[in-house]
Amino acid sequence: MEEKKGYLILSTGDVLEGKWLGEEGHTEGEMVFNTAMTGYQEVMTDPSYAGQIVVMTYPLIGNYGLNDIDFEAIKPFLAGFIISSPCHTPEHYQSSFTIKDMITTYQIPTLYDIDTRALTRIIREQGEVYGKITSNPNDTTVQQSIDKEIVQKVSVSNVLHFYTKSKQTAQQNPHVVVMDYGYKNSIMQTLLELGCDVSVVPFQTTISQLQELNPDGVVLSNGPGNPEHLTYLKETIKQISDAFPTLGICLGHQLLALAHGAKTMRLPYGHRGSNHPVKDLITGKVFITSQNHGYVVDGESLDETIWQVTHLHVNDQSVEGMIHKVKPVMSVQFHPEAHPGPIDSHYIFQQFVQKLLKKGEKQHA
Ligand SMILES: NC(=O)CC[C@H](N)C(=O)O
Repeated sequence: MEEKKGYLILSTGDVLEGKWLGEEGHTEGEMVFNTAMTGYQEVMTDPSYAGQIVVMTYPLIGNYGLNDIDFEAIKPFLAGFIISSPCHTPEHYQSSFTIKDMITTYQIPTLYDIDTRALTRIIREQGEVYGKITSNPNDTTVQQSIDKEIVQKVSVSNVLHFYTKSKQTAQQNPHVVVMDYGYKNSIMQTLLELGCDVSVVPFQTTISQLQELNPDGVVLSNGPGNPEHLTYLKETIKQISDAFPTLGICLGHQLLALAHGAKTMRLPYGHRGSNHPVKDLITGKVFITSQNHGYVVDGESLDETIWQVTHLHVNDQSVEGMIHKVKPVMSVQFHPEAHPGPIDSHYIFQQFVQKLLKKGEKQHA
């Protein structure tokens, strides 16, 4: 058992003592908490957590192990990890390594033996909290800012191509380009399963470079940071959504709104977990969704003549989805690809792929 003491220093002035899981380290970042009871591997490898210290409210972490298949990115990008009780003896037929192996391999500064529920109350009450993980309890200055260039650090630098194994009948497989602001692997996998070929492109890909790839549709991916730090991408995103069927997911949804003149704002303490209820205003149904976001689109700022709000969060009525009234363009704040979390909102991908197939029929008619 590790016994070395480590400290979480918060911008609120609180200092929490824990123990190092794996090597001692040093890191700083925005404090966020995730309430999912399972899915720690997907959370740790979701690039949207880049630059953040993630607190898992659920106390037992690692009890069904980790494996090579549940990575959402090639490596974890989160700045640090705070848990209560790590499990060193996982049991699951697919488990191939432990939480401590993961932390050691990728050198993620991690403290355990922290009361993550008490810590979550601090974050909830204070809203915007920054933290530092260190071995020195007197090292109390905490940097209170978000990296404005975080997307550069997670986006691919070259175009990647993936080909579906489930062929569409009657017509060619739609080709979807994913604009990579920090995409989760399961977004790409879901598109492949629905019979799409997928290309993943760097986040600064221009409209003319995109046109060379001749996509049938474009996905604006999830990703880390404050969407307002990416306003220099607005013009390209506007051009993309004017030219192609488009689906925005999480950061992609926020960027789509910004590109069309709307505003985003910070939530008091974010939505991060696997049980967020969302109402589809078109069908009246409520879905349980997977979420990971700290910002939202300001519904009041959306141009009602062009956009229809399609989804609302049941708990705080924040905007969770929107659709263009004329063009085949839609976006959601939650994660229809799940991972972790329920797949209730998988239909969002189906609706998007239907739009691509319809476009194909028109072209071939
Ligand atoms: N998962 C995401 O795409 C997150 C979007 C954005 N970084 C936010 O926190 O709101």
